[in-house]
Amino acid sequence: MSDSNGSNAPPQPIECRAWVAYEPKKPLKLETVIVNPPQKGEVRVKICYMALCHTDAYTLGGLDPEGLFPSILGHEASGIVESVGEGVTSVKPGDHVIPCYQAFCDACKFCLSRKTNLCGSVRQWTGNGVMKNDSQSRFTVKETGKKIYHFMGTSTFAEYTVVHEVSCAKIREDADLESVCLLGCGVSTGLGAVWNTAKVESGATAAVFGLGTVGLACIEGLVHAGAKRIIGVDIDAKKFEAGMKWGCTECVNPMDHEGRPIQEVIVEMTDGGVDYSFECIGNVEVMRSALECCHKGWGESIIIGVAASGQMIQTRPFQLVTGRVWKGTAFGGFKSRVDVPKLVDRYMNKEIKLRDYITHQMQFEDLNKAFDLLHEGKCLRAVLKAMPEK
Ligand SMILES: NC(=O)C1=CN([C@@H]2O[C@H](COP(=O)(O)OP(=O)(O)OC[C@H]3O[C@@H](n4cnc5c(N)ncnc54)[C@H](OP(=O)(O)O)[C@@H]3O)[C@@H](O)[C@H]2O)C=CC1
Ligand SMILES: N[C@@H](CCC(=O)N[C@@H](CSC=O)C(=O)NCC(=O)O)C(=O)O
Ligand SMILES: [Zn+2]
Ligand SMILES: [Zn+2]
Repeated sequence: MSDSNGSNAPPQPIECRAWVAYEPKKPLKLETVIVNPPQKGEVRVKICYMALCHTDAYTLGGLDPEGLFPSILGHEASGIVESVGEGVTSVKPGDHVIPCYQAFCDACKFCLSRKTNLCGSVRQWTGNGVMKNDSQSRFTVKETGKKIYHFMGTSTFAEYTVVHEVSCAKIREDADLESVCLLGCGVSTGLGAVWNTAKVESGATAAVFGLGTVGLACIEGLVHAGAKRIIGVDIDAKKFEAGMKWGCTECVNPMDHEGRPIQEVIVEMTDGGVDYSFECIGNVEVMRSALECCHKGWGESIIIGVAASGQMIQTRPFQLVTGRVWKGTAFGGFKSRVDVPKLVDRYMNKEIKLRDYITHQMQFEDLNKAFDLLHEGKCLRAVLKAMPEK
C-alpha cells in the first residue's frame, strides 16, 4: 500500500467534496464526504475532470431499475491515482487513469471470450452500489454519517473516488486529462458500436438515430470505416449542423414527413434500407424504426440507447425472419483496460477527435447547471474541472 507522496504508511480517510443524489428527480447536493482508503484490489483516484453522460441523467431521473439512492453518480472522467490497496499491481500512485464502468479482469469467462467485453468479476457489487472486498461503500457524508452508494463502479462526481483495480485503465501521461475523460463512456461507445459491434465495412450505408455525443461518435466511426452514405436522424433540426460537420451525407427529421414512419422514408431513400443503423437515444419506438429501416436480408441494427425501466422493444418477428439483425452494445464492445489506452493513443495521433465534443467547460460547482443544459438539449458534453492535476 502506498500513496501519491510515496509514503508506505497506510492511506488514511480523505475529506473532500462530492455531489450526492439523495432522491430521483431532485438536484444533486454538494456535500463534504469521507472517502475511506482503498482496500484489497482497490484504487483511490483523484478526479481531475468529469463529464456528464445522458445515462447519469437517466438514473437521476428514476428510470434505472438498478438506480440506488443516495449515491454519487458519474462515470465519464479522468484522474490520477492517489493511493492503492493491497495487491494492486497494474497502477500506482501518480498514474493517470480513466475509471471504466465496464471492468476488465482478464480472467473471467467473459474476459477470456473474444465475443464480449462484459466482465463478470465485479458487476454484481457495482450493481449493488458497493465494493467487492467487504460489500460496503467507501463514502460517508461527514455531517450526518450517512453511507452513500457507489454508481456503476465509478462514482466520478466527487473529488476522490474508489474503484476496483479491474475498472481502472492506466493511460499515458502526456494526454490532456480534460479531453480524454470522454473516453470513459460516450465517445468510446459510439466508435466501438461501429468498429466492434457492427464491424461496418467500407462502402456501407448507415442511419444514426439521435445526434448527441454517442450518435456523433458513431458518425465519426462510420467515416473512419469508409461508409459511403450516413443518414443522421433527429427530431431537433438544430442538431443537423453537428451531424453534417461530423460526416453525415444527409439528415432527416421524423417530424417532417406528415406522420409517415421514418423507417418507410429511409427505406425509400435507400432503395430498400440501410446496411446498418444505430439507436443512440434510448427510445423503444425509435429502436423499432432503427431495425425496420434496415435492408432486408442483411441489415443490422445496433441498440446503444438505454431505455427506461419497464420499457420493451417490439417488431414483427418477420422483420428478423427476413434477415434483419438486432444487436446491442455496452461500451462499444471495448475491453476497457486494454482498449482505452489504445484509444488515448489514437487521440494523441490525431486519428480521433475529442475536443469537438466538449461544448461546455465548467467548474465542479456547476454540476446541476450541466444537468439543466443536458435536459434542454443544449450541450454535447459538459466537462467539469474537479481537482488540480498538481
Ligand atoms: N450502451 C452504452 O454503452 C451506452 C449507452 N448510452 C445511452 O446512449 C443514449 C445517448 O446518449 P447521449 O449521446 O449522451 O445522449 P444525448 O441526449 O446527448 O443524445 C440523444 C439525442 O437524441 C435526440 N432525440 C431524442 N428523442 C429523439 C427521437 N424520438 N428521434 C430522434 N432523435 C431524438 C436528442 O434530442 P433532444 O436533446 O432534443 O432530446 C439528442 O440530440 C442514452 O440513452 C444513453 O443513456 C450512453 C453511453 C453508453
Ligand atoms: N442499469 C440499467 C441499464 C444501464 C445500462 O444499460 N448501462 C449501459 C451503459 S450506459 C452508459 O452510459 C451498460 O453498459 N450496461 C451493461 C452493464 O453491465 O451495466 C438496467 O438495469 O437496465
Ligand atoms: Zn455513459
Ligand atoms: Zn472479467
